[in-house]
Amino acid sequence: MNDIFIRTENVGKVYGTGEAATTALREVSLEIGKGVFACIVGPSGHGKSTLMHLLGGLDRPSSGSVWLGGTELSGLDNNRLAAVRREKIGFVFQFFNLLQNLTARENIETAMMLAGVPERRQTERAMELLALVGLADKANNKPSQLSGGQQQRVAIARALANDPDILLMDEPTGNLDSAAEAEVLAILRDLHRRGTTIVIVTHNDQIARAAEQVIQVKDGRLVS
Ligand SMILES: Nc1ncnc2c1ncn2[C@@H]1O[C@H](COP(=O)(O)OP(=O)(O)OP(=O)(O)O)[C@@H](O)[C@H]1O
Repeated sequence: MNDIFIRTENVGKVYGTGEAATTALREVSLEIGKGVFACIVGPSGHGKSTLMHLLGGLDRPSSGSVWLGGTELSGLDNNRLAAVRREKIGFVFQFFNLLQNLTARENIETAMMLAGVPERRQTERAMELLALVGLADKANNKPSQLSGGQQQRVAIARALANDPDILLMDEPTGNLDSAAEAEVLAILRDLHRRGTTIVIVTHNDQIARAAEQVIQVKDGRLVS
């Protein structure tokens, strides 16, 4: 058994109050080991993204606790929570969210600047990350000069800019065709081999089959 890296205990999330309240998660307790490739699956609207947001400290639970590498996130104020996100977590979303006026390399360097990577290291490290996702030759292309799959690979390289302990992804192939999906899956397998902890929300069967741990969410609860 791997060391536990992520742990939730009886996590619940309610959005809104009174008649408008929506319960998105109920009593979710789970553990994800260090270096594990895990995926979160389940029907649309049943709480997958909510769970990912709580694991990554993008939002706070209404009840229960989330631990990341021994730190209980709910015990942190907003500044410290932001520091955990900046230093320990890489995020990838469905719609890439690259800065359109910057090149692939500059997008990654910008993330490094925010993460406090020394300026003299940024370009070299950005090029290493672009090489890791197979795009060293596209470093000077802007997002509009890249395919969807290539843009998502840049987004993955950017998510690695802070050398994160964990990579959290929400439907990273949701906007890609099957060839681009395969490119992204190949990179995930490679990152997993290198020991990165990966948690990915996906509707994609191929990715779910590649994962070691499948977390199934239905009606806001874990299905065992
Ligand atoms: N910010 C919010 N405010 C109010 N309700 C929300 C908010 N975010 C999510 N919800 C509700 O919480 C429930 C779970 O949503 P969530 O996005 O976690 O589902 P999901 O399983 O990721 O869905 P999908 O597969 O469609 O992305 C849904 O009923 C949704 O409408």
